[in-house]
Amino acid sequence: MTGRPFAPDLLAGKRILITGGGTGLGRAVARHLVEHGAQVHLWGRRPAVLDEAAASLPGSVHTQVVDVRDGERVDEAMGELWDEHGPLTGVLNNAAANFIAPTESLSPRAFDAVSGTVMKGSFHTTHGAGRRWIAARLPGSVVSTLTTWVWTGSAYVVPSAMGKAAVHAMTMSLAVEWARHGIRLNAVAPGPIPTEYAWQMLNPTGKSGVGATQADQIPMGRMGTVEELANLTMFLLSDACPYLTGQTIAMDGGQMLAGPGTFAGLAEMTDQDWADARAKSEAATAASKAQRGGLGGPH
Ligand SMILES: CCCCCCC/C=C/C(=O)SCCNC(=O)CCNC(=O)[C@H](O)C(C)(C)COP(=O)(O)OP(=O)(O)OC[C@H]1O[C@@H](n2cnc3c(N)ncnc32)[C@H](O)[C@@H]1OP(=O)(O)O
Ligand SMILES: NC(=O)C1=CN([C@@H]2O[C@H](COP(=O)(O)OP(=O)(O)OC[C@H]3O[C@@H](n4cnc5c(N)ncnc54)[C@H](OP(=O)(O)O)[C@@H]3O)[C@@H](O)[C@H]2O)C=CC1
Repeated sequence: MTGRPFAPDLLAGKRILITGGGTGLGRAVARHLVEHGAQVHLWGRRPAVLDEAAASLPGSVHTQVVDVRDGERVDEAMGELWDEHGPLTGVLNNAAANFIAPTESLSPRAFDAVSGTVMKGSFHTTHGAGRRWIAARLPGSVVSTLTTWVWTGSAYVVPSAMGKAAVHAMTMSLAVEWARHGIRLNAVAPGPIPTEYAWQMLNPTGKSGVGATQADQIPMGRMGTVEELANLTMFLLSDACPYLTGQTIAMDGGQMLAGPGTFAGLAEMTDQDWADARAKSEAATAASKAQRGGLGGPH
């Protein structure tokens, strides 16, 4: 359905780091980057998962075991990558942790595990690449994978929503601060795209399947696809639009805008339902007009 809108050499000459690239969306996007000519580096905490992902990808893929919450390890790994392979051209802040839970039940460690992975991890990685780009007078592109909760918040995933909102703030702030160095920062905010680990965390039981992970209330009537996310991410990491910076782009089939406080649910109305509704409201208008004594109506 989505097709392949970009030339196969769109990312030739690019060297791109994907945090959390061993599974799910990161791994799937890595495949598209490689297939468009990029050299790709994957970070994560599980060596076997990273090795398996790298072996499954068709091109040049390197891995490093890195916990992105550990700022010193991030800087060390960034230095190794730079020394052994050369400068990055782009970073995809994709690593995340999350689970649904009543907020009052969270321990301090639970809050840190989720918010720290998202907020500190994205900062350490962006900082490690950014300070090297500035020192070497090289341009760079940072893309962070966020969620629409940066605008709406979300009940029951508060540490994730807080962490993602912080990275949204980082994106806007550093887009300004580092523009003069040729460094761009943008973000994507996908709607639901089912992946194995995320669905274990966000929809683990029969009773946890509500709006966020369901397709039925999305105006387009379906979940997003990896191909759609990959195409948007590749566009942002490419040289297609160097003037674009500081933006978080929602890609959710209209989900966020169709909240329960809107009339989005009227999409279920039939022609007869609409005729009935019109007849009712026109009757109310006629009753109102009868009481106006000739006043009102268009002039
Ligand atoms: C509108 C759009 C719809 C979809 C939007 C989706 C947006 C975002 C989605 C995602 O980000 S999904 C990503 C899912 N992937 C992951 O979470 C991968 C990484 N996850 C993990 O490593 C673990 O699952 C972890 C639990 C999150 C963290 O593991 P870690 O080893 O770092 O910590 P632990 O020591 O195991 O736990 C720390 C702390 O947290 C408590 N805890 C763990 N699970 C729960 C839970 N389900 N509920 C409450 N608390 C939990 C655990 O007990 C520890 O606390 P203490 O007991 O030590 O105080
Ligand atoms: N799936 C969806 O519907 C949506 C997902 N997103 C976002 O997309 C991204 C990918 O999610 P998805 O692929 O679904 O989920 P996954 O759980 O498959 O991916 C998360 C990745 O992050 C890695 N990771 C977690 N903690 C750390 C850490 N401390 N250091 C390094 N790596 C870490 C994990 O590997 P390991 O555990 O081995 O370290 C894993 O590979 C996330 O940012 C998520 O918030 C946004 C909107 C919707």
